Amino acid sequence: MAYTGSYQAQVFADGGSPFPFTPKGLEEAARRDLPRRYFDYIAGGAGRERTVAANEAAFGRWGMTYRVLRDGAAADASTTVLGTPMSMPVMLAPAGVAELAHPEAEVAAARAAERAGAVQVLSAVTSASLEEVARAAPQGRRWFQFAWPDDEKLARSLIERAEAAGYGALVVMGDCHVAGWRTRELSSGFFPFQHAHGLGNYISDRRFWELAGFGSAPEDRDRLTPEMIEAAASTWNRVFTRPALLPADVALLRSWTRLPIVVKGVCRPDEAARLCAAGVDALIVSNHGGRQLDGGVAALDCLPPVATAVAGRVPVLFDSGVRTGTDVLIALALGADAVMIGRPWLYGLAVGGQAGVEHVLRSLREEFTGALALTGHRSCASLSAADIVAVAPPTDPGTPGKGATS
Ligand SMILES: Cc1cc2nc3c(=O)[nH]c(=O)nc-3n(C[C@H](O)[C@H](O)[C@H](O)COP(=O)(O)O)c2cc1C
Ligand SMILES: O=C(O)C(=O)c1ccccc1
Repeated sequence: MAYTGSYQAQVFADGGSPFPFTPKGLEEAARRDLPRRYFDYIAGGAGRERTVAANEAAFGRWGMTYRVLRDGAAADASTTVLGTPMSMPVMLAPAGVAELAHPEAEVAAARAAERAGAVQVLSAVTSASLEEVARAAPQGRRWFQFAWPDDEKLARSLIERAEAAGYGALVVMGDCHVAGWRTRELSSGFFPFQHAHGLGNYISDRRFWELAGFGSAPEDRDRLTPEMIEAAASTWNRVFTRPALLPADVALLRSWTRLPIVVKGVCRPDEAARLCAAGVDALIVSNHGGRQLDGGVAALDCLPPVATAVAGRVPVLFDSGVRTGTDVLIALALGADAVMIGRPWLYGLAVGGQAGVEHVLRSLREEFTGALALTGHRSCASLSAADIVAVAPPTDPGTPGKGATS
């Protein structure tokens, strides 16, 4: 058994860890450490949060069998997606306003990801600008979330900045054409953007300041007056996203950038096929962690039909409900090339800043690598549906009928 150099070995040598090892323990520690309204913003979902619960429960309907008499030292979790190498098929999902979890927010997450060899997908709505994040972890690999602004010059400015700062792909936010019905936010009355949280990429943008009526972007963010902050928040509210984003826009985006285009939020096989035909470079099966549509099908149950429709034409990524290394293995066996985690890294950030996110990533890598070895694999590539067994029937996401496709 290979303990040397492992995270387990380090924890035992240290006589324990300040951070919890179970998903529930991590969530509870974050709940304890954060102001209630901040925790609720992060943990919450839409409506009665049935989809949030379904996302996690769906993994429990799959089991693995292990293979015996194998070389445990041979398992290697590393992989490459869209030309981006990663130490494991687990990425940090874009999550806005991480500053609610910890003041170092996405900068701490960038450093943790850099050290763990994981890819960070940076949200559009961060406290640090995309350039500051890139400078903070220069060896790290990251993609940029593209929340398509309702202003073409701002859209192109954000893309040019992401390209210049070395981001490796654009992840189009495809599932936020309306705000979700977030019951916890409504109950607490706390909406972070009203308090100018998460505007780092905007207040550093020349075009954004033109739109806000202030000429050019300020050199020094600390010198923003309260009036400027108010103007920024209301301008952001107006231009953050285009209400309509259509499949035909993929071609327009393609004409603006050389970066791979990834669409996040795909749940239906018919849409996946259409997006492949429209020329996207990868898809992310996701229901936004249950934050948008309550009662939506568990994201994991959408994965096999989407993977079948894509038929290997482009990589398929997955998020919503991934909590453990064995969850990662199940998602890969069901057709994902890699997964992303949302709340787990925010909880890690809440309880320990950079060290907390590192703990989450190292734990996932080690548990996943172990699961890879125990199921008899040396690498992610050989995982398939043959590695898992349905121990209860998945809910059926349905086969889309004629006329139900747009
Ligand atoms: C606090 C929070 C903020 C988020 N912000 C964004 C965002 O800015 N853009 C986006 O595409 N998804 C956002 N998401 C969704 C995540 O990218 C991801 O789809 C989701 O968290 C995955 O589910 P999980 O939390 O169960 O891992 C956010 C999620 C959370 C919890
Ligand atoms: O909180 C979210 O899930 C999210 O994606 C978001 C992003 C920007 C504005 C509002 C919500």
